Amino acid sequence: MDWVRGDCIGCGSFSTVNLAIPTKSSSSPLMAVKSCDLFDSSLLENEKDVLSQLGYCEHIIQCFGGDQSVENGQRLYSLLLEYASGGNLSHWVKNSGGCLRESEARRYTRSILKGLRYIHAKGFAHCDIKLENILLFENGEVKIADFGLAKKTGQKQSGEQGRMVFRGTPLYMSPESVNENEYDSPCDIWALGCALVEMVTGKPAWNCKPETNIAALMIRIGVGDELPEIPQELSKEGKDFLSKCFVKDPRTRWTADMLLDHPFVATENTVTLKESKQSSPSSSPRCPFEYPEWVSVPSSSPKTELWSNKEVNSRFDWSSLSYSPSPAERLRQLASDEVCNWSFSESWVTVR
Ligand SMILES: Nc1ncnc2c1ncn2[C@@H]1O[C@H](COP(=O)(O)OP(=O)(O)OP(=O)(O)O)[C@@H](O)[C@H]1O
Repeated sequence: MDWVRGDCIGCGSFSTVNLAIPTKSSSSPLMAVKSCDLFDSSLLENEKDVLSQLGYCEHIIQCFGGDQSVENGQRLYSLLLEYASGGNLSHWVKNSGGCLRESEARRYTRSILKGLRYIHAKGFAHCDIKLENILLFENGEVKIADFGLAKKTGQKQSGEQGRMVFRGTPLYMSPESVNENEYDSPCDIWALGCALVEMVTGKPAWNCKPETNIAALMIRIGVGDELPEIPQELSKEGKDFLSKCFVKDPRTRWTADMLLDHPFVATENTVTLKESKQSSPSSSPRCPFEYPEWVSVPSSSPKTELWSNKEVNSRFDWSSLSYSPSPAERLRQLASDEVCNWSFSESWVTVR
C-alpha cells in the first residue's frame, strides 16, 4: 500500500496519528496512520493483532495492516487505519457547547454497545473505553478505536518479569479493576457508563479536581458504596440505563447484550434532555438473572498496586510495587501517609 504521511490528526500517550495520503498510483482510500518507535511498539502490535482477530465490524475502526519505516533516522512501527474525519468524541463534546443532547448521546451509546457486544462475543475486552477512543465519521456514525490494551477475556495479563500490570484510565476504571486487577468485559460496561455521563454533562463521571491524587480516586472507586453521580438532567430511562452500568459487582453488572435491549438504547427515538425531563417512561423491567447466557466472572489472583500523581484521565500502564493480600489492605496502603520517592523506583514502569 503506497502512502505518504500527511498532517498530524491526533496524539495519544504513546503514539502519533497522521493522515496517510495514498500516492497517485494507489487506489487506496485516505487513511490514518498511527505510529510509534519500533522499539516500543508492543501496544501497537497488540492492537494490530486484536483487530485482525476481531475481523470486520461496522462499529469498530478498521485496520489495513502494519508497516515499518525509517523516518528522519527513526525506526517506526505504524498501523494503517480507517480514517475518521470527525475526530474523537471528547473533542466533539467540547465543540458542541460542552455537552451533547440526550438523543445524540443515546445514539452513540447504542453504536458503542453494538461494538462492545461484538468484541465481547469474540472473547475480547477493550479495557480502555473512553471518549478519546470513540471516533466520529462524516455520516454521524461512531466507531470504537485504540485496541492497544485490549485482551482476551478470562486471561490474567502479566507484565514484564512476571509482574502484574495495572492498566487503564483511572477515571474510567471499574471497582474490580481497582480492587482485584480484573479486566474483563464488565469493565468495558462500567467505562461506557462513565463515557455516557461525560457525553451528557461534559464532565467526568467522578467529580474530582485536576489536582486530585490518584490514590484518593482509587479509594472512591474501589471502597465503599459510592457510585458515580447519575446526572439529574437525564431522562428516567437514561438514569436506569446508567444504574445497570454502575453495578459494583461485575457478575451482576449488565452485559452489552442485555443493555442493547434496554429502553434507553433499544428504540431509535430522539428525546432531548429538555424533552426527557417532561416525559416519565417506565424503567427497565429486566433483571440480569433473567438472562440464560449470563456467565459469572470469577475474581482471582494476586493483586498489584501502583499509583501516580499523573493526570487521572490519561492512560497509563503501571506495575506492582508489592503484592497485597486484599483489596482493603491494598487501598489502605495507597492511602497511607508514607512518603514516596516519586523520582525513582526499580519496579516502576512507564507512566503515560
Ligand atoms: N483512525 C483515526 N482517524 C482519525 N483520527 C484518529 C484515528 N485514530 C486515532 N485518531 C486520533 O488520534 C488520537 C489518539 O489516538 P489513539 O487513542 O489511538 O492513540 P493512543 O496513543 O493509543 O492514545 P492513548 O494511549 O492516550 O489512549 C485519537 O483520540 C483521535 O483523536
